Amino acid sequence: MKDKSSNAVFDWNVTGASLCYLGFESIGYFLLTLGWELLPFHKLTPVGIKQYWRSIMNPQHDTHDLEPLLKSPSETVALNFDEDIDVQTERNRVLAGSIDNAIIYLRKLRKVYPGEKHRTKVAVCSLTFSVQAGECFGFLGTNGAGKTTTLSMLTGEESPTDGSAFIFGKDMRSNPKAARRHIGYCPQFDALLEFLTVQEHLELYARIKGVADYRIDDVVMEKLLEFDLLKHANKPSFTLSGGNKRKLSVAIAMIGDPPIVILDEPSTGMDPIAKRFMWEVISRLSTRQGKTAVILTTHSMNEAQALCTRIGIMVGGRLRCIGSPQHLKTRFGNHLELEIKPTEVSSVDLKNLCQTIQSRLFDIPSHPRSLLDDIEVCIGRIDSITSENASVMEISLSQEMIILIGRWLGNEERVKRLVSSTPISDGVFGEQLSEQLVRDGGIPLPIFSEWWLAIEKFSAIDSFILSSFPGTAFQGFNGLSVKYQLPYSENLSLADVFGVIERNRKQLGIAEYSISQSTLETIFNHFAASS
Ligand SMILES: Nc1ncnc2c1ncn2[C@@H]1O[C@H](COP(=O)(O)OP(=O)(O)OP(=O)(O)O)[C@@H](O)[C@H]1O
Repeated sequence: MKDKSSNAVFDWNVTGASLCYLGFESIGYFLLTLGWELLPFHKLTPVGIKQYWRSIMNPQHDTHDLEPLLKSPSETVALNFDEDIDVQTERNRVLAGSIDNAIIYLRKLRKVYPGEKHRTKVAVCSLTFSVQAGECFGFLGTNGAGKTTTLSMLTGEESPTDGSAFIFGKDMRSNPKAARRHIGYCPQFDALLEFLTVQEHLELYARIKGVADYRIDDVVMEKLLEFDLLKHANKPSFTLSGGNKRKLSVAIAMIGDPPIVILDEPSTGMDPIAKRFMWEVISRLSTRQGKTAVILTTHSMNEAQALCTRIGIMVGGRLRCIGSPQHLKTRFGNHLELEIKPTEVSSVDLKNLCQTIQSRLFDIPSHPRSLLDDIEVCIGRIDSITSENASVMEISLSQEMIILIGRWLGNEERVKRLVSSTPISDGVFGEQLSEQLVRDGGIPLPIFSEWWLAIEKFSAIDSFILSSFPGTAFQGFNGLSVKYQLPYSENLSLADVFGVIERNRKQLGIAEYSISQSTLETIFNHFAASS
């Protein structure tokens, strides 16, 4: 007979209660996840709540449908006060609706983040511009200028506090999904699934973007080849190097040939060859095919110069200038950049200087012992040392000898910097010599002589340039050449500079030189410094 006290498996007090609990819990968590995904929790910020409250109190003024207005009077004043004329023209053009070919346009786009201690952070301030088909728009700016925030609003990742972005005439705020369909986005940080291989990533995104089944293999292969990823096709993404992860992210953004490609610092971590590859792909997309609008943020001025047909520079959330690279250089470049590479130190000069120093070293009546002791230490086991048996290559100069030589050669100050405890950076190789002096206790005579002659050449060029072109600013050495900024004015044309340098080229020992307009980098630095 069955024992009445024994319970069946699904009885309430056996597993029934737990199963019911699990069932309710799974429904609860499912609804919570759904709510988290779909409800605008991101608007639960002080700014968002304030806006919502304002829209309830003043229903006529719904910022979603109406043209957003700047709320802060000080901001309006600031905008009108010093907004660049090109930025103003672009703003007026977009606001007036003269945006015939524009695929993307931003109208008074603004983003305010809640900051610490109830203060807010205006990340993007009333941004207005348009980007056309076939254009590669370079979005440059200092760190924290608001570039990524703007791109996030363009892709619908962030919602604007005010204003709106329009993609093919569709408002990102009211119809983000429809607008997003046209966009390929490569975010600043690779959003990859670590255990999917490169090929699987491309297949996954090809499916997500609606590439027809029969075309997926071709599209994946095309991207693998285009970005030189074929040899990594079967590697999981977490094993890829930073540069290859970046290539994959850019490849994903370009799958399905979207008419808008947004690339946030795409070349970060890529080697120069990979960069060239990617530049080729981007320029093919925008300028050559002429159908795609590319928005690109980068900190590389070379990249901006190579790819962008138009550039906007952002500082502190505001657009400070806009125009083609050439236009920006012409408008804001008030300098000429001069780069000079001196000829190498000649072997005859080197030999002569070594011999002069050597013969003087062995002809010092006042300090004979200590200096010769130094030479003995440096060249090893030679019983007695004379000027005949010490070869130039073997002589190593101690600190004391270097100071003495500097005095003989008429510039003690120069060598004092070499022997000082803080290594000098003189653009030649003084820093390495200082280190060698500390490490080995001496510097070989020929190396010292070469340094001396190289510095002599740089100094002669330096004093000539500074005296010939008043107002010139020294920009720095890069080891082989020296750079200057010459003031560009009506009194000093390119022809004048060429004339002066050509006439003195031989005498100064100039191997090569170049004179150019201000680079994008100088213009960028100018805006960055004024922030
Ligand atoms: N979620 C956030 N909450 C609060 N402040 C933020 C948030 N995201 C960005 N910011 C702030 O907004 C400003 C703009 O940031 P953004 O990331 O857009 O700059 P960026 O121009 O892309 O900089 P970078 O060149 O360094 O990538 C910064 O001051 C940043 O601190």
